[in-house]
Amino acid sequence: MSALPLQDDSSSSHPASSTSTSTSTPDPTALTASSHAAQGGLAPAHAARSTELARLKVDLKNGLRQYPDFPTPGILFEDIMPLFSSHTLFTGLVRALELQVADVFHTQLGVHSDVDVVVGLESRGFLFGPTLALRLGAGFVPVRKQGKLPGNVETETFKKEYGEDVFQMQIDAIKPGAKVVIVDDIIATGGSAAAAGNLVKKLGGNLLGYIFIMELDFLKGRDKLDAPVHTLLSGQEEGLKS
Ligand SMILES: O=P(O)(O)OC[C@H]1O[C@H](OP(=O)(O)OP(=O)(O)O)[C@H](O)[C@@H]1O
Ligand SMILES: Nc1ncnc2[nH]cnc12
Repeated sequence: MSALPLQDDSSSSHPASSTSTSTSTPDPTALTASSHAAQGGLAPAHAARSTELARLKVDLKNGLRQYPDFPTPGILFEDIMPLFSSHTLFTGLVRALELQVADVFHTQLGVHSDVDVVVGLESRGFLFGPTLALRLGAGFVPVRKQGKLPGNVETETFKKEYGEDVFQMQIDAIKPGAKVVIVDDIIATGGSAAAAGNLVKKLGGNLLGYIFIMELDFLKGRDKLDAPVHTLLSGQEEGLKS
């Protein structure tokens, strides 16, 4: 990412020019739209949803803030908290995720989605995972950091963009064969997400795929994951330059 105009508080917003992109791979919404168009036009409901999702993505991207050298030097930190402090943005985020899930997993929109469980990663996956689960008619199951969950647990140790960590899930949290979507705010190195995916599989879940708000493209975290990966917003194409 090119040098960012920094504000006094050392945070900055994403440049407006980068608000309309979504993933490092082609936007599945756009692909679906163009293939329908090739067949003579979009179904009206589908076209309306594509337009709604595209508008929401712009608003959400504009709502993010960036902090250089946080939490350690060399990291450009993507702050998602403004998406929650604004009722409009929070509503838009949940709607965008709901639209994205229906589009990429070819499920019905809303509570008839057929998704059984949304798995959210501690901590930031807890901010929107339960709300999304309610919208999808699914349950919510947390992946927690070590030592927080009682009873029998499965454990995975992993490396992430700034350090090492340990995740756990309760072994009876997911019924074998349950359709699972893993959600988190950001995929950076992919270490956290890969560990969560391994836990879901150890529990016998049917992992449909991952949904992230943002991807730090340059870290190629999605290469570590062996289930479909979808992100609402594109993120950093390169790391912070000193
Ligand atoms: O792709 P990775 O390199 O694994 O990094 C991504 C993870 O890092 C952040 O969580 P963090 O562990 O900082 O904890 P938090 O959610 O509690 O702030 C973020 O919320 C992701 O879970
Ligand atoms: N650059 C980053 N910004 C915000 N959260 C992160 N988690 C891992 N890397 C991150």
